[in-house]
Amino acid sequence: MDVDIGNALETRPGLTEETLDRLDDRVADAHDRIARGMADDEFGYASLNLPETADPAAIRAAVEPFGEPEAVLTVGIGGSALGAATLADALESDVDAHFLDNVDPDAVDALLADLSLADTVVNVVSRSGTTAETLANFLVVRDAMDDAGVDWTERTLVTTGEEGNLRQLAETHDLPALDVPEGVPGRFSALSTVGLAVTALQGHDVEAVLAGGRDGMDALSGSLYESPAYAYGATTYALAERGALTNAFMPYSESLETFAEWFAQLWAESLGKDGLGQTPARALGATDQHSQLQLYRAGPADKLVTLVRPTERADAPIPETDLEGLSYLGGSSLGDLLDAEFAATEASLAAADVPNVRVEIDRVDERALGELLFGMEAACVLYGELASVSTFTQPAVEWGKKAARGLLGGGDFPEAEAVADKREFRID
Ligand SMILES: O=P(O)(O)OC[C@H]1O[C@](O)(CO)[C@@H](O)[C@@H]1O
Repeated sequence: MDVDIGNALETRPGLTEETLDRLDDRVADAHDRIARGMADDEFGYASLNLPETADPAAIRAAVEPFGEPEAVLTVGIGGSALGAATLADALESDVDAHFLDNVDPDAVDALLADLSLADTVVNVVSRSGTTAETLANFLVVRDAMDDAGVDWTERTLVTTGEEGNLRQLAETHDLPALDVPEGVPGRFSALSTVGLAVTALQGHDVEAVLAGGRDGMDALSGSLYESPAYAYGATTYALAERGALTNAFMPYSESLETFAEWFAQLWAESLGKDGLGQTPARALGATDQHSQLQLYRAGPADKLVTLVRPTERADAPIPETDLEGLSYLGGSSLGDLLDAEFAATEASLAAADVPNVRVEIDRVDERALGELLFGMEAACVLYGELASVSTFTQPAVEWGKKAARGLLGGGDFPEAEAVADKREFRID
């Protein structure tokens, strides 16, 4: 993973090389703190040990009984789905990967109607084992398997913590079960059983993903000038300090679109604390040049744009044409056009003094994805150290969970009563 921060200097907001030099002293201290946390396997910091502590053999052994399914359906939400989805959507496989990470009845019905449940592995993932959306979806899927005459206990893999409903279910029905890694928040668990069971079921090289994560570990150092991940974390932090409160995260590769969704949870749930944080805005190049770029370039000077791309990819020729004014496209290729659009967007942002950072990987393969996932996790941990926030907790999400549970009669929660107090001001 390479990071180019040249277009974050002398922009609005922007940094100077002197700023980076001063910041590098703080990066050194932050790295020492991170290194101590990793060495002691401390809660949260243990996430950055996963490339070495994850056990690919255990993952392969857990999925081996399922053979080569037609499809794998993951029932999970947030970090319990997005890491696996990032890898599944970025890599080709003959095994279809589907994800139920919402409780939209239409979407659930449509997906179940499409699936041959007898040929599908249901991969239920929940660290707590109590997340309402995940458990509700699992009960619906299990019912659909019963209706299809499928023995759900033969087609279900569970990944969960030591306690909770899912663990009880696995023990009661003797289901194949993987443990979620100790001390690792869900959004940091892509390089573990949570993210890699689907990768293994799809026949991808789990070891290569972890090798990429180790490449990222090896690239960590006490200086942002020697570590792409820390360069990204320090630059985004310093830009936020200077007013860049939105980070438009814009991969120029359809295969990395879900990666942007994974990044959004990582960045928002880790750094959105104490009135601080940087809003991740998911975008896709070149598509969003025709929608959001107007705002990025000519809206408030309160954002940075992260441009992500693989430097090698498949290509597709553009046929010659005699269409008036379009001959320049003929004989070129879609890849050439995408590269030109990337360079043009980067330059157009620079010309408008909008800070932008380029993140590049060689190609979208297991090893590069492992390094990219690790790199953004390390960048996030560094940003959290510099911002002095509690990177690994997410207390703000609990209020809504209690309110929803109370509304459904799942307990007496004052949060549910507060829902009834909504101020009405309807315009019909
Ligand atoms: O894996 P679990 O416990 O089902 O949690 C799913 C997601 O919900 C959250 O806890 C937020 O509610 C995320 O941090 C987590 O990734």
